[in-house]
Amino acid sequence: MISLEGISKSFKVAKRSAGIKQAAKALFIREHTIVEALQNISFSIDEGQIVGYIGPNGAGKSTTIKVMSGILVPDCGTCSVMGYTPWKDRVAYVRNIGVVFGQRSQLWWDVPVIDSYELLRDIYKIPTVSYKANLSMLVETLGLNDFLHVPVRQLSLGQRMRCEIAASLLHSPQILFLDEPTIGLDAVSKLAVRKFIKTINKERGVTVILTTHDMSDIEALADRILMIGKGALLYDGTLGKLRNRFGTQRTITVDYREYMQPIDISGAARLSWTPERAVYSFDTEHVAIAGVISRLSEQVELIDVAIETTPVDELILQLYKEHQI
Ligand SMILES: Nc1ncnc2c1ncn2[C@@H]1O[C@H](COP(=O)(O)OP(=O)(O)OP(=O)(O)O)[C@@H](O)[C@H]1O
Repeated sequence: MISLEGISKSFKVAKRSAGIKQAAKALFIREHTIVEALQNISFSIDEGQIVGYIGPNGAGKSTTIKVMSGILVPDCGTCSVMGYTPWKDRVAYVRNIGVVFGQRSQLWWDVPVIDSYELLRDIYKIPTVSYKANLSMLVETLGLNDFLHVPVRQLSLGQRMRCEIAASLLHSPQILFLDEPTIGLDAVSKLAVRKFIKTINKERGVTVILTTHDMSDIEALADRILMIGKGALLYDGTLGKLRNRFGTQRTITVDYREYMQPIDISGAARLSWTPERAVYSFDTEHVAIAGVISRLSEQVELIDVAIETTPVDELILQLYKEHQI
């Protein structure tokens, strides 16, 4: 359904030096640097998948979404989405996709939400029957009833985000690109948005590509993870595969009677420390759990011990470290 082959995209950025003298010089001589936002990115995505597209800040996630949604033209490579080249057949193409940029609004700021929806209905030429059916489903499942008649600028972030997601789906797209859809949302709104994404994927077969820094989004939603770093694709697989790869990793949290010195345990990394609690991570292939506990109990009076498999955030961090990004 989606296929990218050798996509690269660079940006020419004007160099700006500090100081008035340098600013004056820059009026006459422009110096530039080239930012390689994407380098030779290739992947394909099947219909009906939910793919988590992750990577640290500046990795190239939004740039990829912009290429796939036809907003940006890459320097080289091919991209085919449902048989379209996104930046070439834009008008026909956008009828098939929905896009939400968490940091930017696609709704008209000063008018009530419902007026924006009516405008989108005209822009996409959505037939009345399907517009009405979609609107009532979206209002119901995203709980929009109370703010349909409120201007967008008066909505909270969570309310606006739900309205944005509804706006992106009014024309029944088969693919949904979500760029940080849960950014800044409280726990309740996050859960509502996640549940909704899952529902439209299961019930309508919508293919979802989701960028996020929230690993619990990934854990809750993604069938597959694509990880990008410094513009290059570094990991493609399931969360399960990632867990297996770091399957022998454990995190141990210990509570003890006040002890003023951090304790070092050979082979274990201390993740945090206070006089009453410390957290370590270690690999059971190299350090036995019993050894860690006995080393700690030699030094402190233990009150509680919790051992967990490594959380997703930590797994992802390990991948980032492995690739030095
Ligand atoms: N319009 C632009 N002009 C110049 N540089 C850009 C532009 N858009 C993106 N970049 C650069 O390209 C790189 C990738 O940016 P991109 O926004 O794709 O990253 P990202 O992975 O989405 O990051 P984040 O998680 O911070 O949103 C960055 O170095 C960024 O500064």
